[in-house]
Amino acid sequence: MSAIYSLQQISLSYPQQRQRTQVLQDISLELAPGELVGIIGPNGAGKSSLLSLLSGCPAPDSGKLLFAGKSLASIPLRQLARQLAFLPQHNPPLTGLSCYQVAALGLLPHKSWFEPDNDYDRQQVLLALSQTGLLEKQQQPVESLSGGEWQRLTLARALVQQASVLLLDEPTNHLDVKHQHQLLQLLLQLKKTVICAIHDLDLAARYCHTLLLLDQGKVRAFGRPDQVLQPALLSEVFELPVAVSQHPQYGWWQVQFISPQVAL
Ligand SMILES: Nc1ncnc2c1ncn2[C@@H]1O[C@H](COP(=O)(O)OP(=O)(O)OP(=O)(O)O)[C@@H](O)[C@H]1O
Repeated sequence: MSAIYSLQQISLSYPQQRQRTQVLQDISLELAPGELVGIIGPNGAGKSSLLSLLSGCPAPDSGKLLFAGKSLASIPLRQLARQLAFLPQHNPPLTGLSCYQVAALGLLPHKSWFEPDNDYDRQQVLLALSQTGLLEKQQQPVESLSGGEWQRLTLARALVQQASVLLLDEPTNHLDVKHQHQLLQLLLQLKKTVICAIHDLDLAARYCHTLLLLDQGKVRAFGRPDQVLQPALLSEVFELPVAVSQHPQYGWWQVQFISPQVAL
Protein backbone atom coordinates (compact mmCIF):
# COMPACT_ATOMS: atom_id res chain seq x y z
CA MET A 1 0.00 0.00 0.00
CA SER A 2 1.44 3.41 -0.91
CA ALA A 3 2.33 5.82 1.86
CA ILE A 4 -0.02 8.62 2.93
CA TYR A 5 3.02 10.67 3.98
CA SER A 6 6.50 10.36 2.63
CA LEU A 7 9.27 12.40 4.28
CA GLN A 8 12.65 12.51 2.66
CA GLN A 9 15.53 14.20 4.52
CA ILE A 10 13.24 16.78 6.13
CA SER A 11 14.78 19.53 8.25
CA LEU A 12 13.09 22.43 10.01
CA SER A 13 14.42 25.40 11.94
CA TYR A 14 12.83 28.41 13.61
CA PRO A 15 14.23 31.94 13.68
CA GLN A 16 15.53 32.87 17.11
CA GLN A 17 17.11 36.30 17.60
CA ARG A 18 19.57 36.51 14.70
CA GLN A 19 20.07 32.79 14.28
CA ARG A 20 17.93 29.81 13.38
CA THR A 21 17.36 26.96 15.84
CA GLN A 22 17.31 23.51 14.30
CA VAL A 23 14.15 21.67 15.45
CA LEU A 24 13.88 18.68 13.09
CA GLN A 25 16.89 17.11 11.45
CA ASP A 26 17.15 14.84 8.47
CA ILE A 27 13.87 12.97 8.94
CA SER A 28 13.12 10.26 6.40
CA LEU A 29 10.17 7.92 6.84
CA GLU A 30 6.93 6.75 5.29
CA LEU A 31 3.58 6.58 7.10
CA ALA A 32 1.06 3.99 5.97
CA PRO A 33 -2.61 4.97 5.53
CA GLY A 34 -5.16 3.77 8.09
CA GLU A 35 -2.68 3.48 10.96
CA LEU A 36 -2.67 5.03 14.39
CA VAL A 37 0.83 6.47 14.76
CA GLY A 38 2.10 7.77 18.09
CA ILE A 39 4.87 10.36 18.19
CA ILE A 40 6.69 10.03 21.50
CA GLY A 41 9.69 11.76 23.01
CA PRO A 42 10.70 14.19 25.75
CA ASN A 43 9.63 17.85 25.99
CA GLY A 44 11.09 19.88 23.16
CA ALA A 45 11.90 16.78 21.05
CA GLY A 46 10.02 18.24 18.06
CA LYS A 47 6.70 16.33 18.23
CA SER A 48 4.44 19.39 17.79
CA SER A 49 6.76 20.82 15.16
CA LEU A 50 6.54 17.59 13.16
CA LEU A 51 2.72 17.59 13.40
CA SER A 52 2.61 21.24 12.23
CA LEU A 53 4.86 20.37 9.33
CA LEU A 54 2.57 17.45 8.38
CA SER A 55 -0.37 19.90 8.41
CA GLY A 56 1.40 21.99 5.78
CA CYS A 57 2.59 24.93 7.87
CA PRO A 58 5.45 25.66 8.33
CA ALA A 59 7.10 24.24 5.23
CA PRO A 60 10.37 22.37 5.80
CA ASP A 61 13.66 24.20 5.25
CA SER A 62 14.86 21.32 3.12
CA GLY A 63 13.83 17.86 2.00
CA LYS A 64 10.77 16.47 0.28
CA LEU A 65 7.35 16.17 1.97
CA LEU A 66 4.75 14.23 0.00
CA PHE A 67 1.09 13.75 0.93
CA ALA A 68 -0.62 10.91 -0.96
CA GLY A 69 2.19 11.08 -3.51
CA LYS A 70 1.96 14.87 -4.13
CA SER A 71 4.09 17.67 -2.79
CA LEU A 72 2.16 18.86 0.30
CA ALA A 73 2.99 22.48 -0.51
CA SER A 74 1.32 22.18 -3.92
CA ILE A 75 -2.10 21.16 -2.54
CA PRO A 76 -4.56 24.10 -2.29
CA LEU A 77 -5.52 24.89 1.33
CA ARG A 78 -9.24 24.24 0.93
CA GLN A 79 -8.55 20.85 -0.68
CA LEU A 80 -6.15 20.04 2.14
CA ALA A 81 -8.76 21.00 4.77
CA ARG A 82 -11.09 18.35 3.34
CA GLN A 83 -8.39 15.72 3.65
CA LEU A 84 -6.69 16.48 6.93
CA ALA A 85 -7.67 17.92 10.29
CA PHE A 86 -5.07 19.31 12.69
CA LEU A 87 -5.73 19.76 16.40
CA PRO A 88 -2.83 21.74 17.83
CA GLN A 89 -1.98 21.66 21.53
CA HIS A 90 -3.18 25.24 22.06
CA ASN A 91 -6.41 26.18 20.33
CA PRO A 92 -7.32 29.83 19.92
CA PRO A 93 -10.10 30.60 22.45
CA LEU A 94 -13.64 30.70 21.07
CA THR A 95 -16.43 32.47 22.90
CA GLY A 96 -20.11 33.14 22.33
CA LEU A 97 -20.72 29.81 20.60
CA SER A 98 -22.47 26.65 21.72
CA CYS A 99 -20.81 23.21 21.56
CA TYR A 100 -23.00 22.40 18.56
CA GLN A 101 -21.86 25.54 16.74
CA VAL A 102 -18.20 24.81 17.39
CA ALA A 103 -18.52 21.21 16.16
CA ALA A 104 -20.38 22.51 13.09
CA LEU A 105 -17.33 24.63 12.16
CA GLY A 106 -15.94 21.34 10.83
CA LEU A 107 -18.45 21.63 7.97
CA LEU A 108 -16.79 24.77 6.58
CA PRO A 109 -14.31 23.12 4.15
CA HIS A 110 -17.26 21.36 2.50
CA LYS A 111 -19.49 24.44 2.11
CA SER A 112 -19.67 27.50 -0.07
CA TRP A 113 -20.27 30.93 1.52
CA PHE A 114 -23.74 31.28 3.14
CA GLU A 115 -24.76 27.73 2.19
CA PRO A 116 -27.18 26.60 4.94
CA ASP A 117 -26.70 23.33 6.81
CA ASN A 118 -28.88 20.45 5.57
CA ASP A 119 -30.19 17.40 7.44
CA TYR A 120 -27.10 15.37 6.55
CA ASP A 121 -24.84 18.11 7.98
CA ARG A 122 -26.84 18.23 11.21
CA GLN A 123 -26.66 14.42 11.49
CA GLN A 124 -22.89 14.57 11.09
CA VAL A 125 -22.56 17.17 13.86
CA LEU A 126 -24.82 15.21 16.22
CA LEU A 127 -22.96 11.96 15.44
CA ALA A 128 -19.60 13.58 16.25
CA LEU A 129 -20.97 15.06 19.50
CA SER A 130 -22.32 11.64 20.40
CA GLN A 131 -19.01 9.87 19.56
CA THR A 132 -17.17 12.26 21.84
CA GLY A 133 -19.74 12.03 24.66
CA LEU A 134 -20.95 15.63 24.32
CA LEU A 135 -24.46 15.19 22.93
CA GLU A 136 -26.08 16.36 26.14
CA LYS A 137 -23.92 19.45 26.17
CA GLN A 138 -24.70 20.54 22.61
CA GLN A 139 -26.37 23.81 23.69
CA GLN A 140 -23.85 24.61 26.43
CA PRO A 141 -21.65 27.69 25.81
CA VAL A 142 -18.09 26.62 25.07
CA GLU A 143 -16.70 29.01 27.71
CA SER A 144 -18.28 26.83 30.40
CA LEU A 145 -16.70 23.53 29.30
CA SER A 146 -14.05 21.82 31.37
CA GLY A 147 -10.59 21.36 29.83
CA GLY A 148 -11.29 17.74 28.95
CA GLU A 149 -14.71 18.53 27.46
CA TRP A 150 -13.17 21.27 25.34
CA GLN A 151 -10.54 18.82 24.14
CA ARG A 152 -13.24 16.32 23.16
CA LEU A 153 -15.16 19.09 21.40
CA THR A 154 -12.16 19.95 19.23
CA LEU A 155 -12.03 16.28 18.23
CA ALA A 156 -15.78 16.41 17.44
CA ARG A 157 -15.11 19.36 15.12
CA ALA A 158 -12.33 17.37 13.42
CA LEU A 159 -14.67 14.38 12.97
CA VAL A 160 -17.30 16.64 11.37
CA GLN A 161 -14.60 17.78 8.98
CA GLN A 162 -14.59 14.16 7.70
CA ALA A 163 -10.89 14.31 6.94
CA SER A 164 -9.20 11.00 6.25
CA VAL A 165 -6.13 12.10 8.21
CA LEU A 166 -6.19 13.40 11.79
CA LEU A 167 -3.15 15.14 13.26
CA LEU A 168 -3.62 15.39 17.01
CA ASP A 169 -1.27 17.08 19.44
CA GLU A 170 -1.57 15.37 22.84
CA PRO A 171 -5.28 14.54 22.47
CA THR A 172 -5.43 12.76 25.83
CA ASN A 173 -3.63 15.25 28.07
CA HIS A 174 -6.72 16.79 29.74
CA LEU A 175 -8.78 13.60 29.83
CA ASP A 176 -9.55 11.34 32.77
CA VAL A 177 -8.61 7.66 32.46
CA LYS A 178 -11.97 6.50 31.10
CA HIS A 179 -12.07 9.22 28.46
CA GLN A 180 -8.43 8.58 27.48
CA HIS A 181 -9.31 4.97 26.66
CA GLN A 182 -12.60 5.91 24.99
CA LEU A 183 -10.88 8.46 22.79
CA LEU A 184 -8.11 6.09 21.69
CA GLN A 185 -10.62 3.29 21.07
CA LEU A 186 -12.69 5.69 18.96
CA LEU A 187 -9.60 6.72 16.99
CA LEU A 188 -8.87 3.04 16.28
CA GLN A 189 -12.46 2.34 15.23
CA LEU A 190 -12.49 5.27 12.79
CA LYS A 191 -9.95 3.42 10.62
CA LYS A 192 -8.51 6.76 9.53
CA THR A 193 -4.87 7.71 9.47
CA VAL A 194 -4.28 9.23 12.90
CA ILE A 195 -0.93 10.73 13.87
CA CYS A 196 -0.78 11.93 17.44
CA ALA A 197 1.81 13.24 19.85
CA ILE A 198 1.41 11.38 23.12
CA HIS A 199 3.33 11.40 26.41
CA ASP A 200 1.76 8.35 28.04
CA LEU A 201 3.89 5.49 26.75
CA ASP A 202 1.55 2.79 28.10
CA LEU A 203 -1.38 4.24 26.16
CA ALA A 204 0.85 4.66 23.11
CA ALA A 205 2.02 1.03 23.34
CA ARG A 206 -1.48 -0.28 23.77
CA TYR A 207 -3.30 1.61 21.01
CA CYS A 208 -0.78 2.71 18.38
CA HIS A 209 0.12 0.48 15.44
CA THR A 210 3.37 2.37 14.96
CA LEU A 211 5.52 4.55 17.21
CA LEU A 212 7.97 7.25 16.24
CA LEU A 213 10.47 8.15 18.95
CA LEU A 214 11.90 11.64 18.53
CA ASP A 215 14.77 13.11 20.51
CA GLN A 216 16.31 16.52 19.88
CA GLY A 217 14.67 16.69 16.49
CA LYS A 218 15.98 13.34 15.29
CA VAL A 219 14.25 10.00 14.76
CA ARG A 220 15.64 7.56 17.33
CA ALA A 221 13.28 4.68 16.49
CA PHE A 222 10.32 4.02 14.21
CA GLY A 223 8.27 0.82 14.07
CA ARG A 224 5.94 -1.40 16.06
CA PRO A 225 5.66 -0.64 19.80
CA ASP A 226 7.73 -3.70 20.74
CA GLN A 227 10.49 -2.57 18.36
CA VAL A 228 10.56 1.01 19.63
CA LEU A 229 10.08 0.51 23.38
CA GLN A 230 13.56 -0.82 24.05
CA PRO A 231 14.63 -0.20 27.68
CA ALA A 232 18.19 0.96 26.90
CA LEU A 233 16.97 3.40 24.25
CA LEU A 234 14.11 4.78 26.38
CA SER A 235 16.43 5.15 29.34
CA GLU A 236 18.92 7.14 27.24
CA VAL A 237 16.28 9.38 25.63
CA PHE A 238 14.20 10.08 28.76
CA GLU A 239 17.22 10.09 31.08
CA LEU A 240 15.65 7.74 33.62
CA PRO A 241 16.05 4.04 34.36
CA VAL A 242 13.15 2.13 32.85
CA ALA A 243 11.59 -1.32 32.93
CA VAL A 244 9.57 -2.60 29.97
CA SER A 245 7.36 -5.63 30.45
CA GLN A 246 4.46 -7.39 28.83
CA HIS A 247 1.14 -7.68 30.62
CA PRO A 248 0.89 -11.37 31.66
CA GLN A 249 -2.77 -11.67 30.62
CA TYR A 250 -3.29 -9.21 27.76
CA GLY A 251 0.21 -9.01 26.28
CA TRP A 252 0.27 -5.18 26.21
CA TRP A 253 3.65 -3.53 26.56
CA GLN A 254 4.06 -1.58 29.78
CA VAL A 255 6.69 1.02 30.51
CA GLN A 256 7.66 1.88 34.05
CA PHE A 257 10.13 4.64 34.70
CA ILE A 258 12.01 4.27 37.93
CA SER A 259 12.57 7.42 39.94
CA PRO A 260 16.29 8.17 40.44
CA GLN A 261 15.98 7.81 44.25
CA VAL A 262 14.71 4.23 43.87
CA ALA A 263 17.41 3.34 41.37
CA LEU A 264 20.22 4.50 43.66
N1 LIG B 1 7.74 29.13 16.82
C1 LIG B 1 8.87 28.76 17.41
N2 LIG B 1 9.95 29.58 17.43
C2 LIG B 1 11.11 29.20 18.01
N3 LIG B 1 11.30 27.99 18.59
C3 LIG B 1 10.27 27.15 18.62
C4 LIG B 1 8.99 27.48 18.03
N4 LIG B 1 8.16 26.42 18.20
C5 LIG B 1 8.87 25.49 18.86
N5 LIG B 1 10.12 25.93 19.10
C6 LIG B 1 11.18 25.17 19.77
O1 LIG B 1 11.35 23.96 19.04
C7 LIG B 1 11.63 22.87 19.93
C8 LIG B 1 10.64 21.75 19.69
O2 LIG B 1 9.37 22.20 20.11
P1 LIG B 1 8.09 21.27 19.98
O3 LIG B 1 6.94 22.07 20.50
O4 LIG B 1 7.99 20.76 18.60
O5 LIG B 1 8.47 20.08 20.96
P2 LIG B 1 7.54 18.93 21.57
O6 LIG B 1 8.27 17.65 21.39
O7 LIG B 1 6.18 19.00 20.99
O8 LIG B 1 7.54 19.35 23.09
P3 LIG B 1 6.43 19.10 24.26
O9 LIG B 1 6.50 17.66 24.65
O10 LIG B 1 6.97 19.98 25.36
O11 LIG B 1 5.10 19.55 23.77
C9 LIG B 1 11.57 23.44 21.34
O12 LIG B 1 12.87 23.68 21.78
C10 LIG B 1 10.81 24.74 21.18
O13 LIG B 1 11.22 25.71 22.13
